[in-house]
Amino acid sequence: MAAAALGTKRTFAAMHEEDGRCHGWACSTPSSSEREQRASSSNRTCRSARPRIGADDIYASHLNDTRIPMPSNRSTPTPMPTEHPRSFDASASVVLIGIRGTGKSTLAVMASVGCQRRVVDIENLFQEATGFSTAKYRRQFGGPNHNLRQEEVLRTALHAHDQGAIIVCNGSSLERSGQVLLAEYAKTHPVIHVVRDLQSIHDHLRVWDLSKLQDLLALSGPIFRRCSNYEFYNISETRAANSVAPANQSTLPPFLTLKRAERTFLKFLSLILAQGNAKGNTPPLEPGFPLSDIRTELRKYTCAVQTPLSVVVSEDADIEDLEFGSDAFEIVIEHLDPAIEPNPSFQGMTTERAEQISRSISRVRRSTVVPIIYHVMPHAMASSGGDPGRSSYLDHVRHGLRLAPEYATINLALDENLILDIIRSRGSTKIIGHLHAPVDWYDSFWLENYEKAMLLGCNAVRFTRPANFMDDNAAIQSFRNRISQLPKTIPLICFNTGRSGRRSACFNQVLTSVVPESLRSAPDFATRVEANPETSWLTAREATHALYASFTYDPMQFYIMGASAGYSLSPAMHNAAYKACGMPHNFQTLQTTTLNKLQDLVQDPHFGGTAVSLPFKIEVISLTHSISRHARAIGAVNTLIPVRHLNEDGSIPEQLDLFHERNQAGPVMALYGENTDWIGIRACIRRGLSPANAVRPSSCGLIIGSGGMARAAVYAMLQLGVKNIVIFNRTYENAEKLVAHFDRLVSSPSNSPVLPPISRQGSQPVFRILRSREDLWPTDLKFPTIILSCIPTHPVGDSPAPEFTLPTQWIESPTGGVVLELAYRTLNTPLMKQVRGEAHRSWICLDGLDLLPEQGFAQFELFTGKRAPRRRMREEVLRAWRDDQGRPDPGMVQTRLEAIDDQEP
Ligand SMILES: O=C1C[C@@](O)(C(=O)O)C[C@@H](O)[C@@H]1O
Repeated sequence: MAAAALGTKRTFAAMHEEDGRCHGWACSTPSSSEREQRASSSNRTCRSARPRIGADDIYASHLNDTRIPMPSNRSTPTPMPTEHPRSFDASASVVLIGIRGTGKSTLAVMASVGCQRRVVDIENLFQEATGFSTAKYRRQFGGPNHNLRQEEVLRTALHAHDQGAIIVCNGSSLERSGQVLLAEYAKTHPVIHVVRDLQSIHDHLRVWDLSKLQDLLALSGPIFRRCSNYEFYNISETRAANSVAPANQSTLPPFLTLKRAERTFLKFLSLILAQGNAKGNTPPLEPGFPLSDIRTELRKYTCAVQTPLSVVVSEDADIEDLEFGSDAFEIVIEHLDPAIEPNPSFQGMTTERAEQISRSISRVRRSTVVPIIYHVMPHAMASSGGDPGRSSYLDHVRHGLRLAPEYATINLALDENLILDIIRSRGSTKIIGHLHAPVDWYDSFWLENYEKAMLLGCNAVRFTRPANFMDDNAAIQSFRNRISQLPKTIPLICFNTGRSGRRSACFNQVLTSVVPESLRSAPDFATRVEANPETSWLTAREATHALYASFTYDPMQFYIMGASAGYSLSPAMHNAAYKACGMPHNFQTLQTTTLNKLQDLVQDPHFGGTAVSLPFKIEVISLTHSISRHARAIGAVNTLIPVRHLNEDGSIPEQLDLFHERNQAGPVMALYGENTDWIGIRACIRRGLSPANAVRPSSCGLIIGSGGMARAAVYAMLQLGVKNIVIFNRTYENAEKLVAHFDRLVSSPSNSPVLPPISRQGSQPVFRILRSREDLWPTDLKFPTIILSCIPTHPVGDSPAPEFTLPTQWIESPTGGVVLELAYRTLNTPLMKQVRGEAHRSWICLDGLDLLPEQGFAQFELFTGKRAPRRRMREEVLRAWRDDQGRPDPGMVQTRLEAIDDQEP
């Protein structure tokens, strides 16, 4: 289904104007009576697409009437979980509600493109149905009539657009009857309350002063929360991700500013729409593939960095730095933390606290690819009946579930019914039953609680106890053994806390709690531990290091093999990553003209794997025992990993088992091949593609070249749903071979599982070949918006550098597009210069220095089974780059290093 927009108020082109602009009608701060006058005047002097007055003003007038002071620690009601089971049909329509200026319409357009859904704007439907804006209608016909009409429009729209839509509902649609309608709708549909920081809303609306707007938010927030089941904090993006912006270009394409917001929102949607195995029209996001394919709690020796809310909430918190080396990011809501609790005697869930939590989760989601664990510290009295601490605890947990974290903890000491209520309303969040108690590991208490957690439906348990002596570490092992002998188990996180508990924490296999390095070395660490004895003493790097120091893991040897591997930046990139993570591995270059050397490499028990470079990517397949479905579909391999344990029937184990045997030396029994080039290419295309060029059935892609990289490029396009792919190659016959390969792939039903639903729906992808640069662009195809140059940029053997540029008649796309030059040896190529010259027509260029880390992240994950330290790898690639004469380019490095902070994770 093509994405269509019903009553959308802005176009893509206007999306960027959301922020920071005076919209013309109310640039000053009028008094309430001035506002009324202005609204009732039929001759408004300032123009706007729609009047910016509505029920936000209804709330505001309420504020004016009653002058209710809105203290920021006012308790905010959280809906009872039984009202919101958060279980929906995969194509159930999604409603966005919130006051004006929170960015709902922009998010709706992003979601409509990402999920192939239509946008329905209630305000516009009202206008279509009545001929009046809501505000005008209210003035003309009075409040009661307006409310009746409003309810009617909302009711009809919710019913008519029950499936496949993104419904935008402004504050003005939310009179009491509208609230009831939405609360009812939320039982079967995601209803998302969109929130945003005060200043940005103020900048957008340009009405009232800040304190009045704050009061409005405090008043309207609880109302929106009551009739919604999810909440999305829309972080205002102020800077464009200029890493993909053409260098030396002063005006950046505005869409780049919204790239991160887009990714964060689509990730949020994919979480709330991912119910069971349903994969309806949810956004296709696979952050950090291939590891993201495997549930974190099933992987071995993973760690979760515990970061207090007070740290995450701080504006200058560097989330990527805090996350470093971890497999999950845990946000810890500490009770009565003076740094974030303005009134320590107040224990309820305040509006301010709710906002801090929502914003923190959005910030972490925006800057990392790892899952989020939401942990509310059980209050000392939280488990005892009737205690205000308990209701505050539950309010905090319920609020967390509204934000769709991947995991949330629940205090197993609570009453079973309360735990069950939380589990029933968890949506796609996995619940970790949590207990911290000073009870001996031999005590039946732990086993009983483990069984209780399992019976109640927890997805994992986390047991910790304060360790006083090293001996406690032996006791914990005996407990783990008892659990592993149970007929049915769920993942167990189990370790001793405190300084003496560190050893047991190192050998806990699932999501060991670690502390960010910056917190461990901070002067207040001791105070932190005193306030919260569950605070980990271990950093991710120490936990990793301990695994090698104890011979649980071994140092491994990695390579890059290729005819020109000598210039490769992969060794620098991977070695920097190992070092940063505390891994004793080594990555070295093997420049060779034959693949024979591979036989020697695999004799080494410490052989960890090899990157495969040109010209071996196709030939190497014959030396593998098994290759992934992606590598098979592409017909090329760029990553080999050793297999040390075969299944009983001699076959290669599943991916989870392959990951389990990483970092362990021993005889190599087989070789497994994967292709990570397509993952990197896909990531780069996504990064540079504007919403206006979002892939549609008519979108067209152009590929220059027909070697191994071109194959990966075609596959990346197919994965993104591109249905028209044109090849241009100097040697026509090679282009024909490439097309024959992919024609076979897309027409064979047995191959369909490798293609995503988006590629399988509708017509089959078609391939064309252009014979020469003089060829006109085929008239029945749109101009290409994705162009991938897969040819070398430097001289090869006797052939000079191709110095390729695009014929101007091929780059006529009215919305521009993205050009990716895959090679990185020569950077300022004629093609890159040409694309930069077209920047004013919205063309964006990326090069091999953008691509190398993207494919390298996946390679690092395959080699080590751990998440790649993305920023570190990106930085190292830039630092290590040299031109053909061995000269660095400090200017280029500096510009691009600065841009890394803005880059999507
Ligand atoms: O093509 C490339 C580039 C590369 O060969 C390099 O380091 O240059 C590394 C390979 O993994 C990748 O497939």
